[in-house]
Order: sequence, then C-alpha cells, then structure tokens
Amino acid sequence: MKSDLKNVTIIGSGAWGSALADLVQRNDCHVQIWSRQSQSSLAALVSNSDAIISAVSIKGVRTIAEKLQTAKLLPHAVLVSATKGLEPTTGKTPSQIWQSLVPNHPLVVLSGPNLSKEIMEGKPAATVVASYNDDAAQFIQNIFASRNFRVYTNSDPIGVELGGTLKNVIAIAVGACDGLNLGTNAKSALIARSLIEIIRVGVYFGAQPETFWGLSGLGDLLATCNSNLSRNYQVGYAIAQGLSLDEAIAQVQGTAEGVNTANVLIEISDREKISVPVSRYVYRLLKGEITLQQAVEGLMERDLKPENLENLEL
Ligand SMILES: NC(=O)c1ccc[n+]([C@@H]2O[C@H](COP(=O)([O-])OP(=O)(O)OC[C@H]3O[C@@H](n4cnc5c(N)ncnc54)[C@H](OP(=O)(O)O)[C@@H]3O)[C@@H](O)[C@H]2O)c1
Ligand SMILES: O=P(O)(O)OC[C@H](O)CO
Repeated sequence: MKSDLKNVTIIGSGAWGSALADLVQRNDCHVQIWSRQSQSSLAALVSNSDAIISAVSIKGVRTIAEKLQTAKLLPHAVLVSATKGLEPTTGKTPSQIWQSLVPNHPLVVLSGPNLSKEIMEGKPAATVVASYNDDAAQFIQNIFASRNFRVYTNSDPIGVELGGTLKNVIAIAVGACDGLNLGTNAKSALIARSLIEIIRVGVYFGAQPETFWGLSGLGDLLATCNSNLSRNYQVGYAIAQGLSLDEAIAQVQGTAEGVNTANVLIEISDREKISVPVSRYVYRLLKGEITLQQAVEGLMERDLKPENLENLEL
C-alpha cells in the first residue's frame, strides 16, 4: 500500500469529524468533509479517496455505510470507523456494521482518550488505530500522526472499539458520582470495577482482554471519567443536580452515546447473562426506575465477594 496517498474524506462535521479533519490537514493531506448538509454527493466525493473516515454518531452509521456500499471506491480505499456506540436494533458495533455492508475494503477502528476540544487546541494526545489488516492500520497511523498526536497500531479492532463505546455508560455513572460529591475513593472504585465489567462484555464480543488495559480501554475510561468536557460525564453530573434525563441531554452540546449504549448493553447482558452491575444501575437510573441515591445504595449493598480478577468472564 502506498504511504504517500493523501486524498481523505471525513464523513460527519460534528465535533469529532471536525477534529479529525484538523489532524489530517496537519499532515498535508487533501481533506474533504461531507455532512448531511453538503450539496455534493457522497458517492462523487469518495470516488477518489484513499481513506474514508466515518465520524458520525451511531444512529447515522448504517445509512452512511449503505451509501458507500453502492458507491464506486478506489480498490485500495481504507475505511476508518471513529464512532463509539452500539446499534439499537442489532446490538452491532460500528465496525461490525461496516464489515457487513462494505466487506471488500480494509477497515480500521480509531479510538482512544480523545476529547475533541483538547485536540482542536493542539494539546498532546494519543490514540489507537486497530485493524486485522496491518498495512491499512499503518497507513492510517501515518495519515493522523503528528508531533501532538501519537498514534499506535493494534490488531484487535473489536476490543479497541468496545473500550471507547462501553466507557460512555461508565462516564455517566462517574459524572453522577462527582455531581453528588461522593469523593475520590468512590470514583476510583467505580472506575476500577467498571473496567472489569467492560472486559466481560468485550470477551463476549471476541475482544482480547488485554486490549482494555491500553489507551482505548483504561486510557479512554480515565479521560472520559475525569473531564467535564465529556458529554456523557455531563449527563451524569446534570442528573445528580436534579435534572431529568431529557433536561440533561438538552443541556449537553452534541451526542452523548452512553444513553443509547446503556439500553443496548443491558439487552445484550440480559440475553447473554453477563454481569454488568454498574452499567445496569446507570440503565435503571436513566429509565427512571430508581433514584440516584438508590443506585448508590444498591451498588454498595451488593453481595460481598472476592475481587476475582482471574476470572473476568463471570
Ligand atoms: N467529540 C469527541 O470528543 C469524540 C471523540 C471520539 C469519538 N467520538 C465519537 O464520534 C461520534 C460523533 O461524535 P461527535 O462528537 O462528532 O458528535 P456531534 O458533534 O453531536 O455530531 C454528530 C455527528 O453525527 C452525524 N449524524 C448524526 N445523526 C446522523 C444520521 N442519522 N445520519 C448521518 N449522520 C448523522 C452528524 O452529522 P452531520 O455532520 O451531517 O450533522 C454529526 O457529524 C460519536 O460516536 C462519538 O462518541 C467523539
Ligand atoms: O464527550 P464524550 O463523552 O462523547 O467523550 C468523548 C470521547 O469519547 C473521549 O475520548
């Protein structure tokens, strides 16, 4: 694969699509951004693209992938999925949707501790580009890497993708924990125990458990749970201030994927009998089944048990 190819199309002009476009531009690539408001046809735009990067929220992924399914792409064109969510109707990850609809192009997942505002400000950050195709991952690594943006390749796309997706539910819990001023001990316990349940779900999806200790797992969990730039954290925090879920969502600028992800995750965990206590309390809180105080009490009053880090599947 040629490493000097530089025609890049970014799909989605939201916060993340704009930040990704900015990163690629720093590397002297020719960048085009497409959004639903664009006058140009997506099919025409991507016909000469070496890399096509999808940064739309989960609700737009299938529609966009269907558009590309019928478009004529360059044979070597690499697809990049930068979405962090789960499809409500199928429970699929974005990369699973892309793989099923556009199977003849290499697919790369991009995910990491990447709050878009900090990246737009040129602050140092790192991310992961993961693919079963090493050449494709390296190609995308070179397109994005710069002195302020360190890019690692990885060969576990589903693990990298799920780290970024599942932490959004946990960020709601941690935002609520901070909103209630429950302290650093509570917050640290919540994050550490949540990583265990994220790994359980990841293993069900076929991810490598060790992927979750990296940038796209623990790294993104820490970023999102420690920053009020995170929309998911903001939702939890706002609920702790007494806002309803609808009010909290309305107050947050942009997409908080964790709300939908909580619904899909609970459907999967119910069906597959995966223990996800923190995510389940978030789900019940968002559904209005319990109060925040009941969620805190419920988590603290669960049966006592060994920490059991050797058997994460249970
Ligand atoms: N912001 C971050 O810091 C960040 C970092 C990493 C990953 N992400 C992930 O990136 C994704 C987008 O986040 P964002 O921050 O850019 O959200 P955002 O600012 O709210 O923008 C949403 C994006 O999704 C597109 N979209 C929404 N519904 C769509 C539909 N039905 N069909 C087609 N496109 C649709 C919008 O398209 P238009 O442009 O056409 O309006 C827009 O580009 C999310 O999965 C998020 O978790 C975000
Ligand atoms: O604003 P959030 O909560 O969607 O988080 C943004 C990114 O996923 C952080 O890596």
